[in-house]
Amino acid sequence: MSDVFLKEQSYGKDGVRLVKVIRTDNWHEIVELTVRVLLEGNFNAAYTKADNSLVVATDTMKNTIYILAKQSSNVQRIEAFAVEIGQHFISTYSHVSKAHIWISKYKWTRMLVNGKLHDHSFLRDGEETRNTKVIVSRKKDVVVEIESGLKDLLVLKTTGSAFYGFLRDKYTTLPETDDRILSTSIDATWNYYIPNISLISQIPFDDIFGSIRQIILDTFSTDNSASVQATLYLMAKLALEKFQQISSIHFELPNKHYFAYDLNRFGLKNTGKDTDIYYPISDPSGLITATVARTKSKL
Ligand SMILES: O=c1[nH]c(=O)c2[nH]c(=O)[nH]c2[nH]1
Repeated sequence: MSDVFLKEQSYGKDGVRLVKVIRTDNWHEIVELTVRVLLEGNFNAAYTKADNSLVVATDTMKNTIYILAKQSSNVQRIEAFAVEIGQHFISTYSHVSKAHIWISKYKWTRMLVNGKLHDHSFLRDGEETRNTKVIVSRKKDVVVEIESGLKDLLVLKTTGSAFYGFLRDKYTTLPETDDRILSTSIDATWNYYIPNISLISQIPFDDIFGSIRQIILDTFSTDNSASVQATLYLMAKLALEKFQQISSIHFELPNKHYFAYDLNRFGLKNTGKDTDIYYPISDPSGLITATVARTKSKL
């Protein structure tokens, strides 16, 4: 008797790239997304008995995403669009118990031409993406979990960052500094508190995204940073205090090092207040992470 069993499974389509152009006369909007869908449910037989009879082809899932994009007025609000996709799979196939939907949205910023916003031309100003991960589950009722965030928001400031007072031992060589370049590529995700699925249409996902992004930028630039850790916590605290709709926020912040180049060897001063020539180090970087939540979490 074999003691091997299928512990868990999910499958779906990854990397579904989709563009929607929304036209109001000559004024066009563009939305570019990448979507991933994974389904969980009664698919065990496909793995253990080579029985495909309940398998929804991943090609069908891909077609479904394009069809829903055509019909939906929510493609720009990626959280709402992901919920629509998840609900479709749950309601169409009774053997699907859970749909996981990830959506990334790319930056297409409207061009400014002759001082005016152009009606149909856009530019990619940065690799930052806006992302969501939605899980729609069939329980007693349908339950929706939503996590949203941003990724690869690259920022740098040339002062207003220190790092001193850290533990020193025989392995420590890093000098203390009261003024350094601080740079990081911001990766933030937050969880929405959704007591009832009917409330989803009332959550202002776009405004919350925009405001949290602005809190992150404001805090990064204005905080007199004692460390990446302290600045991270401040960003998270301000976001949670402003939006009761979110129950926790997670950050991953690489500390992208910029070291003063040693020009003393050439008789040039490049230390302390005279530092102006740096060399950026691509690897290794520090990596500072944290999840900040409420003590009275409703989740
Ligand atoms: O903000 C920082 N946090 C650290 O934990 C750390 N460690 C280090 O070498 N430099 C820094 N900077």
